[in-house]
Amino acid sequence: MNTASPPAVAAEGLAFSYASGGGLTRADLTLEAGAMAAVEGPSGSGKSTLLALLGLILSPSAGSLHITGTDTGALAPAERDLLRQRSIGIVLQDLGLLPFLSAWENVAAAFGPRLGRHRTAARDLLGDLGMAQLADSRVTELSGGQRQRIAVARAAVKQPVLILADEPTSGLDPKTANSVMNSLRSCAERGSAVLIVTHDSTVAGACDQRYVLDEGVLSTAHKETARKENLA
Ligand SMILES: Nc1ncnc2c1ncn2[C@@H]1O[C@H](COP(=O)(O)OP(=O)(O)OP(=O)(O)O)[C@@H](O)[C@H]1O
Repeated sequence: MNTASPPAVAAEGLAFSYASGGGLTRADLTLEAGAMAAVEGPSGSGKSTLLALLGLILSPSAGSLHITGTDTGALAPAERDLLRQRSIGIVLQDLGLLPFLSAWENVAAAFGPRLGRHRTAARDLLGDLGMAQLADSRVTELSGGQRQRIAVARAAVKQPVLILADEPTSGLDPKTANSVMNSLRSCAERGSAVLIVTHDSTVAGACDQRYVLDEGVLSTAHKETARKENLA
C-alpha cells in the first residue's frame, strides 16, 4: 500500500493560449510540501500566465494540475474557488495591502471582513516571522521591505498548501531582500510549498528547486548553470 502523501503541486503538460496566440506552451512541475522553488525567465516568457494557472485564476487549455492530489480539472467552478481560497496564498507585485489598516489587520483580512476573529492568528504569525513590533503600525508607516513581508504574512496566514510570490524582492536592497526571503523560508518550514517568480539569481539560488521559462516552455535549471551564475 502506498501511504506517501501526494505532492503539494503536480502540474503535467500545463498549457494556456490567449486568443492572441501567446501564453504558456508547456509546464511540468512537482512541488512537495515545504519546498521552495524559483522560476526565472525573460519578459513575455509566460511567468505571469504560469502563476495564474497555478493560482487557479486561469484554467489550462491542456495538461493537468493536481493540488495535494485533487485534480483541479475535475472541479466545478465553485469548488475551484473554494480550493483557491483554502489552499493558495498569493503575494502580488503591487502587494494590494489596505493602507488604512494596521499590519495585523491586513494579515487578518486574508480570512475575510471580520478581522477581530483572526486577530490572534495574525499577530501570532507576525511574531513567528519576527515582525511582532510592526503589528500595530499602519501600512503607510512601513518601509517597502516591511510591507513586502506583511504581504508574505497575509499570503501565509491560512497555512496554504501553496504560496505564489511574484517578484517578492524587486526594488529591495540585498539585506531587505534577504529578510523577505527568510520570511518565505519560514512559510515553507511551516509546511507550505513556495513558488517564487524572480529575475534575481541570488533569490533563485536560495531556493531548493530552480526552473527557467523560455518562450512558454518550463524546464529545470541545470545545477552547473546555476552554480556558474552564482559565481559570476
Ligand atoms: N491578457 C493577455 N492577452 C493576450 N496575450 C497575453 C495576455 N497576457 C499575456 N499575454 C501574452 O502571453 C505571453 C506570456 O505573457 P506573460 O505575461 O505570462 O509573461 P511574463 O513572463 O510574465 O512577462 P513579464 O515578465 O513581462 O511580466 C506573452 O507573449 C504575452 O504577450
